[in-house]
Amino acid sequence: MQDFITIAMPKGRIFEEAADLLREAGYRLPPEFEDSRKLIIDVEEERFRFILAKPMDVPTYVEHGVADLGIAGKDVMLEEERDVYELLDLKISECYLAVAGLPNTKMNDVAPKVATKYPNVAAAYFREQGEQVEIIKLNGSIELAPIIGLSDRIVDIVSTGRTLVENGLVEYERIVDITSRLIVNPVSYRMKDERISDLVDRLTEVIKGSVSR
Ligand SMILES: Nc1ncnc2c1ncn2[C@@H]1O[C@H](COP(=O)(O)OP(=O)(O)OP(=O)(O)O)[C@@H](O)[C@H]1O
Ligand SMILES: O=P(O)(O)OC[C@H]1O[C@H](OP(=O)(O)OP(=O)(O)O)[C@H](O)[C@@H]1O
Repeated sequence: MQDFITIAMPKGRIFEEAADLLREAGYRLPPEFEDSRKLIIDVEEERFRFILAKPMDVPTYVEHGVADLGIAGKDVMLEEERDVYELLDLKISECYLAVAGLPNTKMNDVAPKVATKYPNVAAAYFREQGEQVEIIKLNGSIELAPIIGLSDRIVDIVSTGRTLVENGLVEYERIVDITSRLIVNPVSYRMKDERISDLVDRLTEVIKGSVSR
């Protein structure tokens, strides 16, 4: 396994787009790659080991060096603040983080509540705005919170905007644009420099091509 590169891949919606990108960059991944339930997939031919992780955990595997590389949303990078380098904006899984809530409502004057899966990002954002809020951490279905009176606002991902619309919510502020990033463990970056540079060069070409198309 010595000369293998270990890549932490996020299970879920980024996975397929990331696999497509790697294939377009010329890497041969087996056809069953996307269908497997395995959490570790070795691709001998490319000397890659893939580990399939929860999206929010990808930077943790990379920081600890059990994965050399990883693919993570910028949202996850901002929330987790791990000690890893960001090598490349892969320009996939585009979305943004926004503040949303019920229409025509003000935040409660006393201890306004904000529900989110991103407590650190949300706290930093409201601190910068000079607003004191109570953060309520949820793990999904964030849009429920203002509807059932758990919070005044939410901080969550918006992509098409469909989830907000279908739940009668409106966007109040856009916080930051999000795409997925290629990240690397600092030690791996030094030790496996040549293979990582090659991967970055190949992906850069594909991304350039798809942006100009
Ligand atoms: N609706 C969306 N459209 C596009 N990209 C999104 C959307 N929601 C999330 N993303 C991006 O995809 C990443 C992974 O999202 P995904 O929904 O697969 O995982 P998750 O919700 O964090 O995981 P899980 O639901 O398994 O806890 C996010 O970190 C973000 O960068
Ligand atoms: O703007 P849209 O295109 O509607 O996408 C936004 C929705 O997608 C994500 O949810 P996800 O599907 O990951 O579900 P969960 O976080 O509630 O589990 C996000 O948390 C929003 O709810």
